[in-house]
Amino acid sequence: MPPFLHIDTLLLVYLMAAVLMLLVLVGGAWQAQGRYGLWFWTGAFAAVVLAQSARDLLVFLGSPLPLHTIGHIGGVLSSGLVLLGVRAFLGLRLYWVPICVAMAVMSLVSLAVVSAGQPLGVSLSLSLYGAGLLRALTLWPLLRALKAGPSFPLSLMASDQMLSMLAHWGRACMVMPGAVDSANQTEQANALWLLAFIALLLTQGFALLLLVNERLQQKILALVEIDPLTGLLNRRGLDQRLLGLHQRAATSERPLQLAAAMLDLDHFKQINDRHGHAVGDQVLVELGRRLRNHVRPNDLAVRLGGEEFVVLWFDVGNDSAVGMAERLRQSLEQAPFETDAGPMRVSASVGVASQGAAGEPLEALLKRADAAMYEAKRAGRHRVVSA
Ligand SMILES: Nc1nc2c(ncn2[C@@H]2O[C@H](COP(=O)(O)OP(=O)(O)OP(=O)(O)O)[C@@H](O)[C@H]2O)c(=O)[nH]1
Repeated sequence: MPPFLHIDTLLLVYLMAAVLMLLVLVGGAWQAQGRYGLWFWTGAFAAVVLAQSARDLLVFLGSPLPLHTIGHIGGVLSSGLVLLGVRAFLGLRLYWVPICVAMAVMSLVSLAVVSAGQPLGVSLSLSLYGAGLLRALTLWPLLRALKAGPSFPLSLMASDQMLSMLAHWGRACMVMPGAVDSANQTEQANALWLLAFIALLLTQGFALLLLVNERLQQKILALVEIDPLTGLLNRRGLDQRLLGLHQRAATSERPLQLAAAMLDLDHFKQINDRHGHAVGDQVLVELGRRLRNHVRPNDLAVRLGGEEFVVLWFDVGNDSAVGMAERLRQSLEQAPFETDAGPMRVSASVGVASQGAAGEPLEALLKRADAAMYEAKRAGRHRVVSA
Protein backbone atom coordinates (compact mmCIF):
# COMPACT_ATOMS: atom_id res chain seq x y z
CA MET A 1 0.00 0.00 0.00
CA PRO A 2 1.45 3.46 -0.89
CA PRO A 3 2.62 5.33 2.24
CA PHE A 4 0.07 8.13 1.75
CA LEU A 5 -2.68 5.54 2.17
CA HIS A 6 -1.60 4.65 5.68
CA ILE A 7 -4.41 5.01 8.14
CA ASP A 8 -2.49 7.41 10.40
CA THR A 9 -1.65 9.67 7.45
CA LEU A 10 -5.24 9.65 6.25
CA LEU A 11 -6.58 10.36 9.72
CA LEU A 12 -4.31 13.38 9.84
CA VAL A 13 -5.52 14.51 6.39
CA TYR A 14 -9.13 14.07 7.58
CA LEU A 15 -8.42 16.18 10.64
CA MET A 16 -6.60 18.85 8.63
CA ALA A 17 -9.45 19.04 6.09
CA ALA A 18 -11.94 19.53 8.93
CA VAL A 19 -9.71 22.17 10.55
CA LEU A 20 -9.43 24.03 7.23
CA MET A 21 -13.20 24.05 6.74
CA LEU A 22 -13.71 25.05 10.36
CA LEU A 23 -11.42 28.07 10.00
CA VAL A 24 -13.13 29.19 6.78
CA LEU A 25 -16.53 28.78 8.41
CA VAL A 26 -15.69 30.60 11.63
CA GLY A 27 -14.63 33.60 9.52
CA GLY A 28 -17.66 33.30 7.22
CA ALA A 29 -20.18 32.86 10.04
CA TRP A 30 -18.68 35.81 11.90
CA GLN A 31 -18.88 38.04 8.83
CA ALA A 32 -22.41 36.91 7.96
CA GLN A 33 -23.46 37.37 11.63
CA GLY A 34 -24.58 33.76 11.78
CA ARG A 35 -27.01 34.07 8.86
CA TYR A 36 -27.73 31.04 6.65
CA GLY A 37 -27.34 28.73 9.68
CA LEU A 38 -23.57 29.12 9.44
CA TRP A 39 -23.03 28.62 13.19
CA PHE A 40 -24.59 25.15 12.90
CA TRP A 41 -22.19 24.35 10.07
CA THR A 42 -19.30 25.69 12.10
CA GLY A 43 -20.44 23.43 14.94
CA ALA A 44 -20.57 20.45 12.55
CA PHE A 45 -16.92 20.86 11.55
CA ALA A 46 -15.89 21.73 15.12
CA ALA A 47 -17.50 18.47 16.31
CA VAL A 48 -15.36 16.50 13.85
CA VAL A 49 -12.16 18.32 14.83
CA LEU A 50 -12.73 18.18 18.60
CA ALA A 51 -13.95 14.58 18.67
CA GLN A 52 -11.13 13.36 16.48
CA SER A 53 -8.41 15.16 18.47
CA ALA A 54 -9.95 14.17 21.81
CA ARG A 55 -10.06 10.52 20.74
CA ASP A 56 -6.40 10.57 19.68
CA LEU A 57 -5.45 12.15 22.98
CA LEU A 58 -7.48 9.63 25.02
CA VAL A 59 -5.96 6.72 23.12
CA PHE A 60 -2.50 8.20 23.70
CA LEU A 61 -3.19 8.58 27.43
CA GLY A 62 -4.44 4.99 27.58
CA SER A 63 -7.84 6.03 28.96
CA PRO A 64 -10.65 3.46 29.47
CA LEU A 65 -12.23 2.00 26.32
CA PRO A 66 -15.72 3.60 26.66
CA LEU A 67 -14.11 7.04 26.39
CA HIS A 68 -12.75 6.13 22.95
CA THR A 69 -16.35 6.33 21.68
CA ILE A 70 -15.95 10.13 21.64
CA GLY A 71 -14.89 9.79 17.99
CA HIS A 72 -18.15 7.99 17.16
CA ILE A 73 -20.20 10.56 19.08
CA GLY A 74 -18.45 13.34 17.14
CA GLY A 75 -19.71 11.82 13.88
CA VAL A 76 -23.29 11.75 15.17
CA LEU A 77 -23.11 15.35 16.44
CA SER A 78 -21.59 16.52 13.18
CA SER A 79 -24.39 14.89 11.13
CA GLY A 80 -27.07 16.36 13.43
CA LEU A 81 -25.57 19.83 13.15
CA VAL A 82 -25.42 19.52 9.35
CA LEU A 83 -29.13 18.67 9.42
CA LEU A 84 -29.84 21.78 11.52
CA GLY A 85 -27.56 23.84 9.24
CA VAL A 86 -29.39 22.77 6.09
CA ARG A 87 -32.80 23.45 7.63
CA ALA A 88 -31.66 26.89 8.83
CA PHE A 89 -30.14 27.69 5.43
CA LEU A 90 -33.38 26.78 3.64
CA GLY A 91 -35.41 28.82 6.14
CA LEU A 92 -37.29 25.74 7.43
CA ARG A 93 -38.51 25.04 10.96
CA LEU A 94 -35.52 23.69 12.86
CA TYR A 95 -37.17 21.00 15.02
CA TRP A 96 -34.08 21.39 17.14
CA VAL A 97 -35.57 19.65 20.21
CA PRO A 98 -36.29 16.29 18.48
CA ILE A 99 -33.01 16.53 16.55
CA CYS A 100 -31.01 17.20 19.73
CA VAL A 101 -32.84 14.38 21.54
CA ALA A 102 -32.03 12.01 18.63
CA MET A 103 -28.36 13.05 18.77
CA ALA A 104 -28.25 12.55 22.56
CA VAL A 105 -29.89 9.11 22.37
CA MET A 106 -27.51 7.96 19.62
CA SER A 107 -24.49 9.22 21.58
CA LEU A 108 -25.65 7.51 24.79
CA VAL A 109 -26.28 4.21 22.98
CA SER A 110 -22.79 4.41 21.45
CA LEU A 111 -21.26 4.93 24.89
CA ALA A 112 -23.48 2.40 26.66
CA VAL A 113 -22.72 -0.56 24.43
CA VAL A 114 -18.98 -0.28 25.06
CA SER A 115 -19.56 0.26 28.79
CA ALA A 116 -21.61 -2.97 28.71
CA GLY A 117 -18.59 -4.84 27.43
CA GLN A 118 -19.38 -4.90 23.70
CA PRO A 119 -16.49 -4.33 21.26
CA LEU A 120 -15.83 -0.81 19.93
CA GLY A 121 -16.95 -1.99 16.45
CA VAL A 122 -20.53 -2.36 17.72
CA SER A 123 -20.53 1.20 19.04
CA LEU A 124 -19.01 2.51 15.81
CA SER A 125 -21.51 0.61 13.69
CA LEU A 126 -24.52 1.88 15.66
CA SER A 127 -23.32 5.48 15.58
CA LEU A 128 -22.71 5.20 11.82
CA TYR A 129 -26.27 3.91 11.31
CA GLY A 130 -27.53 6.88 13.35
CA ALA A 131 -25.40 9.40 11.48
CA GLY A 132 -26.59 7.89 8.17
CA LEU A 133 -30.18 8.38 9.31
CA LEU A 134 -29.47 12.04 10.10
CA ARG A 135 -27.95 12.40 6.59
CA ALA A 136 -31.13 10.92 5.09
CA LEU A 137 -33.16 13.52 7.00
CA THR A 138 -30.82 16.19 5.60
CA LEU A 139 -31.24 14.94 2.05
CA TRP A 140 -35.04 15.24 2.15
CA PRO A 141 -35.37 19.07 2.39
CA LEU A 142 -32.53 19.48 -0.11
CA LEU A 143 -34.41 17.41 -2.69
CA ARG A 144 -37.59 19.38 -2.04
CA ALA A 145 -35.70 22.66 -2.51
CA LEU A 146 -34.26 21.33 -5.77
CA LYS A 147 -37.78 20.68 -7.05
CA ALA A 148 -38.44 24.43 -6.89
CA GLY A 149 -35.64 25.15 -9.39
CA PRO A 150 -32.27 23.84 -10.54
CA SER A 151 -29.18 24.97 -8.66
CA PHE A 152 -25.70 23.52 -9.00
CA PRO A 153 -24.68 24.13 -5.35
CA LEU A 154 -27.93 22.55 -4.11
CA SER A 155 -27.43 19.54 -6.39
CA LEU A 156 -23.85 19.19 -5.16
CA MET A 157 -24.93 19.35 -1.53
CA ALA A 158 -27.79 16.89 -2.11
CA SER A 159 -25.43 14.46 -3.89
CA ASP A 160 -22.92 14.79 -1.07
CA GLN A 161 -25.56 14.08 1.57
CA MET A 162 -26.89 11.10 -0.37
CA LEU A 163 -23.42 9.59 -0.83
CA SER A 164 -22.67 10.41 2.79
CA MET A 165 -25.80 8.57 3.91
CA LEU A 166 -24.85 5.52 1.81
CA ALA A 167 -21.24 5.67 3.00
CA HIS A 168 -22.29 5.81 6.65
CA TRP A 169 -24.64 2.84 6.26
CA GLY A 170 -22.16 0.90 4.12
CA ARG A 171 -19.40 1.44 6.65
CA ALA A 172 -21.79 0.57 9.49
CA CYS A 173 -22.39 -2.85 7.87
CA MET A 174 -18.66 -3.40 7.44
CA VAL A 175 -17.54 -2.55 10.95
CA MET A 176 -20.21 -4.53 12.81
CA PRO A 177 -18.15 -7.37 14.30
CA GLY A 178 -18.94 -10.69 12.64
CA ALA A 179 -21.28 -9.10 10.09
CA VAL A 180 -18.88 -9.53 7.19
CA ASP A 181 -15.76 -11.58 6.59
CA SER A 182 -12.49 -10.22 7.81
CA ALA A 183 -11.27 -9.49 4.26
CA ASN A 184 -13.29 -6.29 4.43
CA GLN A 185 -11.47 -5.22 7.55
CA THR A 186 -8.00 -5.04 5.98
CA GLU A 187 -6.03 -1.88 6.41
CA GLN A 188 -6.40 -1.21 2.69
CA ALA A 189 -10.19 -1.38 2.87
CA ASN A 190 -10.20 0.90 5.92
CA ALA A 191 -7.95 3.36 4.10
CA LEU A 192 -10.28 3.48 1.10
CA TRP A 193 -13.27 4.11 3.36
CA LEU A 194 -11.38 6.90 5.07
CA LEU A 195 -10.48 8.42 1.69
CA ALA A 196 -14.17 8.40 0.77
CA PHE A 197 -15.08 10.18 4.02
CA ILE A 198 -12.37 12.81 3.40
CA ALA A 199 -13.76 13.44 -0.10
CA LEU A 200 -17.31 13.73 1.29
CA LEU A 201 -16.21 16.13 4.03
CA LEU A 202 -14.40 18.39 1.54
CA THR A 203 -17.29 18.28 -0.95
CA GLN A 204 -19.71 19.19 1.83
CA GLY A 205 -17.60 22.22 2.78
CA PHE A 206 -17.23 23.43 -0.81
CA ALA A 207 -20.92 22.86 -1.58
CA LEU A 208 -21.77 25.02 1.43
CA LEU A 209 -19.46 27.82 0.25
CA LEU A 210 -21.08 27.67 -3.21
CA LEU A 211 -24.55 27.72 -1.64
CA VAL A 212 -23.78 30.83 0.40
CA ASN A 213 -22.21 32.47 -2.66
CA GLU A 214 -25.31 31.72 -4.73
CA ARG A 215 -27.58 33.11 -2.01
CA LEU A 216 -25.54 36.35 -1.84
CA GLN A 217 -25.66 36.71 -5.63
CA GLN A 218 -29.44 36.29 -5.55
CA LYS A 219 -29.65 38.98 -2.88
CA ILE A 220 -27.56 41.43 -4.90
CA LEU A 221 -29.63 40.74 -8.02
CA ALA A 222 -32.82 41.35 -6.07
CA LEU A 223 -31.44 44.67 -4.83
CA VAL A 224 -30.62 45.72 -8.39
CA GLU A 225 -33.82 44.49 -10.03
CA ILE A 226 -36.47 45.21 -7.40
CA ASP A 227 -37.83 48.64 -6.54
CA PRO A 228 -37.17 48.99 -2.79
CA LEU A 229 -40.28 51.09 -2.09
CA THR A 230 -42.98 48.94 -3.69
CA GLY A 231 -41.21 45.58 -3.99
CA LEU A 232 -42.18 45.44 -7.68
CA LEU A 233 -39.71 44.83 -10.49
CA ASN A 234 -37.92 47.95 -11.71
CA ARG A 235 -37.03 48.72 -15.33
CA ARG A 236 -33.83 46.72 -15.15
CA GLY A 237 -35.66 43.74 -13.65
CA LEU A 238 -38.24 43.97 -16.43
CA ASP A 239 -35.52 43.95 -19.12
CA GLN A 240 -33.89 40.91 -17.53
CA ARG A 241 -37.17 38.97 -17.32
CA LEU A 242 -38.06 39.80 -20.91
CA LEU A 243 -34.61 38.82 -22.12
CA GLY A 244 -35.09 35.38 -20.54
CA LEU A 245 -38.62 35.08 -21.95
CA HIS A 246 -37.51 36.08 -25.45
CA GLN A 247 -34.72 33.52 -25.35
CA ARG A 248 -37.21 30.83 -24.35
CA ALA A 249 -39.72 31.97 -26.99
CA ALA A 250 -37.01 31.81 -29.68
CA THR A 251 -36.68 28.07 -29.15
CA SER A 252 -40.43 27.39 -28.99
CA GLU A 253 -43.08 27.29 -31.71
CA ARG A 254 -45.17 30.06 -30.17
CA PRO A 255 -43.85 33.65 -30.38
CA LEU A 256 -44.12 35.81 -27.28
CA GLN A 257 -47.17 38.10 -27.46
CA LEU A 258 -47.44 40.89 -24.95
CA ALA A 259 -50.04 43.44 -23.91
CA ALA A 260 -48.99 46.44 -21.80
CA ALA A 261 -51.05 48.67 -19.52
CA MET A 262 -49.20 51.88 -18.66
CA LEU A 263 -50.62 53.30 -15.43
CA ASP A 264 -50.06 56.77 -13.98
CA LEU A 265 -51.69 58.10 -10.80
CA ASP A 266 -53.83 61.21 -11.25
CA HIS A 267 -52.78 64.41 -9.48
CA PHE A 268 -50.27 62.53 -7.38
CA LYS A 269 -48.25 65.71 -6.93
CA GLN A 270 -51.15 67.14 -4.90
CA ILE A 271 -50.94 64.25 -2.43
CA ASN A 272 -47.25 64.95 -1.95
CA ASP A 273 -47.78 68.67 -1.67
CA ARG A 274 -50.72 68.44 0.75
CA HIS A 275 -49.69 65.56 2.98
CA GLY A 276 -45.95 65.22 2.48
CA HIS A 277 -43.64 62.83 0.65
CA ALA A 278 -44.00 60.10 3.30
CA VAL A 279 -47.76 59.85 2.71
CA GLY A 280 -47.10 59.87 -1.05
CA ASP A 281 -44.78 56.93 -0.48
CA GLN A 282 -47.51 55.07 1.44
CA VAL A 283 -49.84 55.51 -1.54
CA LEU A 284 -47.17 54.08 -3.85
CA VAL A 285 -46.57 51.13 -1.51
CA GLU A 286 -50.30 50.33 -1.42
CA LEU A 287 -50.51 50.68 -5.20
CA GLY A 288 -47.61 48.22 -5.51
CA ARG A 289 -49.43 45.79 -3.21
CA ARG A 290 -52.67 46.01 -5.20
CA LEU A 291 -50.88 45.54 -8.52
CA ARG A 292 -49.07 42.49 -7.16
CA ASN A 293 -52.34 41.00 -5.97
CA HIS A 294 -54.04 41.78 -9.25
CA VAL A 295 -51.62 40.16 -11.69
CA ARG A 296 -51.29 36.39 -12.13
CA PRO A 297 -47.95 34.77 -11.28
CA ASN A 298 -46.87 34.72 -14.93
CA ASP A 299 -47.66 38.39 -15.61
CA LEU A 300 -45.37 41.25 -14.67
CA ALA A 301 -46.09 44.37 -12.62
CA VAL A 302 -43.30 46.94 -12.86
CA ARG A 303 -42.56 50.35 -11.41
CA LEU A 304 -40.90 52.19 -14.27
CA GLY A 305 -40.15 55.21 -12.09
CA GLY A 306 -41.92 57.91 -10.03
CA GLU A 307 -45.66 57.19 -10.10
CA GLU A 308 -45.52 55.42 -13.45
CA PHE A 309 -46.25 51.70 -13.49
CA VAL A 310 -46.73 49.11 -16.19
CA VAL A 311 -48.49 45.76 -16.15
CA LEU A 312 -47.53 43.25 -18.83
CA TRP A 313 -49.82 40.39 -19.77
CA PHE A 314 -48.71 37.45 -21.85
CA ASP A 315 -50.71 35.89 -24.68
CA VAL A 316 -53.59 38.32 -24.26
CA GLY A 317 -55.41 40.00 -27.18
CA ASN A 318 -56.15 43.74 -27.28
CA ASP A 319 -59.82 43.46 -26.27
CA SER A 320 -59.06 41.29 -23.26
CA ALA A 321 -56.21 43.63 -22.29
CA VAL A 322 -58.55 46.65 -22.33
CA GLY A 323 -61.07 44.76 -20.18
CA MET A 324 -58.39 43.70 -17.71
CA ALA A 325 -56.97 47.23 -17.55
CA GLU A 326 -60.45 48.61 -16.82
CA ARG A 327 -60.96 46.11 -13.98
CA LEU A 328 -57.51 47.00 -12.61
CA ARG A 329 -58.26 50.73 -12.74
CA GLN A 330 -61.62 50.25 -10.99
CA SER A 331 -60.04 48.10 -8.29
CA LEU A 332 -57.77 51.06 -7.43
CA GLU A 333 -60.65 53.52 -7.27
CA GLN A 334 -63.11 51.33 -5.39
CA ALA A 335 -61.38 51.05 -2.01
CA PRO A 336 -59.60 54.06 -0.49
CA PHE A 337 -55.86 53.81 0.24
CA GLU A 338 -55.09 53.75 3.97
CA THR A 339 -52.38 56.30 4.87
CA ASP A 340 -51.17 58.15 7.97
CA ALA A 341 -53.19 61.14 6.69
CA GLY A 342 -56.35 58.98 6.67
CA PRO A 343 -58.04 57.02 3.87
CA MET A 344 -57.33 58.51 0.46
CA ARG A 345 -59.23 58.10 -2.79
CA VAL A 346 -56.84 57.55 -5.67
CA SER A 347 -57.47 57.28 -9.39
CA ALA A 348 -55.29 56.40 -12.34
CA SER A 349 -55.11 56.94 -16.08
CA VAL A 350 -54.24 53.86 -18.09
CA GLY A 351 -52.99 53.40 -21.64
CA VAL A 352 -53.22 49.94 -23.20
CA ALA A 353 -51.29 48.59 -26.19
CA SER A 354 -50.82 45.04 -27.40
CA GLN A 355 -48.30 43.57 -29.80
CA GLY A 356 -50.37 43.37 -32.99
CA ALA A 357 -47.53 41.88 -34.95
CA ALA A 358 -45.47 39.43 -32.94
CA GLY A 359 -41.95 40.63 -32.41
CA GLU A 360 -42.71 44.33 -31.94
CA PRO A 361 -39.89 45.64 -29.71
CA LEU A 362 -40.86 46.26 -26.10
CA GLU A 363 -39.68 49.85 -26.37
CA ALA A 364 -42.19 50.50 -29.20
CA LEU A 365 -44.99 48.74 -27.29
CA LEU A 366 -44.36 50.81 -24.15
CA LYS A 367 -44.20 53.98 -26.23
CA ARG A 368 -47.64 53.28 -27.69
CA ALA A 369 -49.05 52.44 -24.25
CA ASP A 370 -47.49 55.66 -22.90
CA ALA A 371 -49.05 57.72 -25.69
CA ALA A 372 -52.43 56.13 -24.92
CA MET A 373 -51.98 56.93 -21.22
CA TYR A 374 -51.35 60.62 -22.04
CA GLU A 375 -54.45 60.50 -24.24
CA ALA A 376 -56.38 59.27 -21.16
CA LYS A 377 -54.98 62.21 -19.13
CA ARG A 378 -55.99 64.68 -21.83
CA ALA A 379 -59.48 63.17 -22.03
CA GLY A 380 -60.11 63.94 -18.34
CA ARG A 381 -58.10 61.24 -16.40
CA HIS A 382 -59.38 58.15 -14.47
CA ARG A 383 -60.03 56.15 -17.64
CA VAL A 384 -58.52 53.53 -19.93
CA VAL A 385 -57.53 54.40 -23.50
CA SER A 386 -56.42 51.82 -26.03
CA ALA A 387 -53.60 52.60 -28.48
N1 LIG B 1 -43.83 60.34 -2.55
C1 LIG B 1 -43.21 60.11 -3.72
N2 LIG B 1 -43.43 60.91 -4.76
C2 LIG B 1 -42.81 60.69 -5.92
C3 LIG B 1 -41.95 59.60 -6.07
N3 LIG B 1 -41.48 59.61 -7.35
C4 LIG B 1 -42.07 60.66 -7.96
N4 LIG B 1 -42.88 61.32 -7.10
C5 LIG B 1 -43.69 62.50 -7.32
O1 LIG B 1 -44.71 62.23 -8.24
C6 LIG B 1 -45.20 63.51 -8.71
C7 LIG B 1 -45.55 63.40 -10.17
O2 LIG B 1 -46.19 64.59 -10.51
P1 LIG B 1 -46.69 64.92 -11.96
O3 LIG B 1 -45.80 64.25 -12.97
O4 LIG B 1 -46.86 66.39 -12.06
O5 LIG B 1 -48.04 64.19 -12.08
P2 LIG B 1 -49.40 64.28 -11.27
O6 LIG B 1 -49.37 65.28 -10.16
O7 LIG B 1 -49.71 62.89 -10.85
O8 LIG B 1 -50.42 64.78 -12.33
P3 LIG B 1 -51.00 63.98 -13.56
O9 LIG B 1 -50.10 62.80 -13.81
O10 LIG B 1 -50.99 64.93 -14.67
O11 LIG B 1 -52.37 63.55 -13.16
C8 LIG B 1 -44.10 64.53 -8.42
O12 LIG B 1 -44.53 65.37 -7.38
C9 LIG B 1 -42.94 63.67 -7.92
O13 LIG B 1 -42.18 64.34 -6.94
C10 LIG B 1 -41.71 58.76 -4.93
O14 LIG B 1 -40.96 57.78 -4.96
N5 LIG B 1 -42.36 59.04 -3.77
